[in-house]
Amino acid sequence: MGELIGGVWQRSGVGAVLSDGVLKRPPSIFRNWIGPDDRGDHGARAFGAEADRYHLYVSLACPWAHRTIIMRNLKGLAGLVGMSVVHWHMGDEGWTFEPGPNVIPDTVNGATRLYQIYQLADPQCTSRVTVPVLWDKKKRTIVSNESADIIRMFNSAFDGIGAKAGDYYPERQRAEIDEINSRVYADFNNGVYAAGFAGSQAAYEAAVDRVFDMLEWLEKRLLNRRFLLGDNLTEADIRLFTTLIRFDSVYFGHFKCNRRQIVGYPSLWRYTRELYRYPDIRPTVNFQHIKAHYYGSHRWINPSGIVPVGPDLDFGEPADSKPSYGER
Ligand SMILES: N[C@@H](CCC(=O)N[C@@H](CS)C(=O)NCC(=O)O)C(=O)O
Repeated sequence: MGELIGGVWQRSGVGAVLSDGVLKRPPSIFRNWIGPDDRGDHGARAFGAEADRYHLYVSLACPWAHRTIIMRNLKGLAGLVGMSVVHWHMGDEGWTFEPGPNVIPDTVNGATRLYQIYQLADPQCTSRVTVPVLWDKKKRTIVSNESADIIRMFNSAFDGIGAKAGDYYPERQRAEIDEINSRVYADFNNGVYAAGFAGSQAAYEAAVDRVFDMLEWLEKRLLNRRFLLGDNLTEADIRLFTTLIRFDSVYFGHFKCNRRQIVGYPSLWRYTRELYRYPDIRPTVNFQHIKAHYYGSHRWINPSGIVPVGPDLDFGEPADSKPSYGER
């Protein structure tokens, strides 16, 4: 791991994101917004929606970046917004473009390390170097390194220039989506990291309690709803899915969230498989990058770097069938 301090890359350990043993995520520092044009109401944050102007840097391992890849597919933006994929291993140099299966090199800026993109945007940058990053080829800067914002932009900013129809943040459901997002973020998306990165037994146990309370709540909610908000897929589902799909393979073992597996919750398991089977979602899930990243990069948690073989899960089976194992 490492970070940029005053534009210079420095190696740092997990202690850099812990305070009294509790995970503290620094806020994302690039928070601009893409609107219909470079002028108008958008003021200083003005970035116009144009084909082939923006480029997305992602990791296939990362649940936050995964949201943006899914939204890019759902909105049919592959022809409008380019994409590079980092190597799964995040070591002393942070994310890199070392060659490997399903790595897509940076043909826009020719970077070999992701921190170089942050340096291009701000030579004095002080920040963690995280994925996803949305880059503007015209202004040669970072529009945003916050996945929650990037999926909102993808949802509507390109609608006038050829994006696929579909609104995953409908006006009438915004308050409910926002409320679910903030609960799911605190106790689940970030909750599994709070458990896995915890620097004390107490911080770990508190995080695990919250994770499983949240899973109980979600299980009940999905008992009589197809999606979190009812019949329509929204960004709340996409944000939940990217943590659910990693849970049994990584968070259960590596992050020690091991009370139960998702496969043991009938509604959550049905729901996870239903989302997985979307033609726009399934190709975005890469278990090789996911497992190799977590087990290989977090050596303070898994010193040998050995990547477990299992679990054998079949996400492709029809969503209405019974769990294949582990039902309690
Ligand atoms: N708030 C950010 C968080 C992104 C994030 O933490 N990404 C992780 C990968 S899963 C990362 O790149 N971490 C590198 C680091 O912290 O050094 C977002 O949602 O976009």
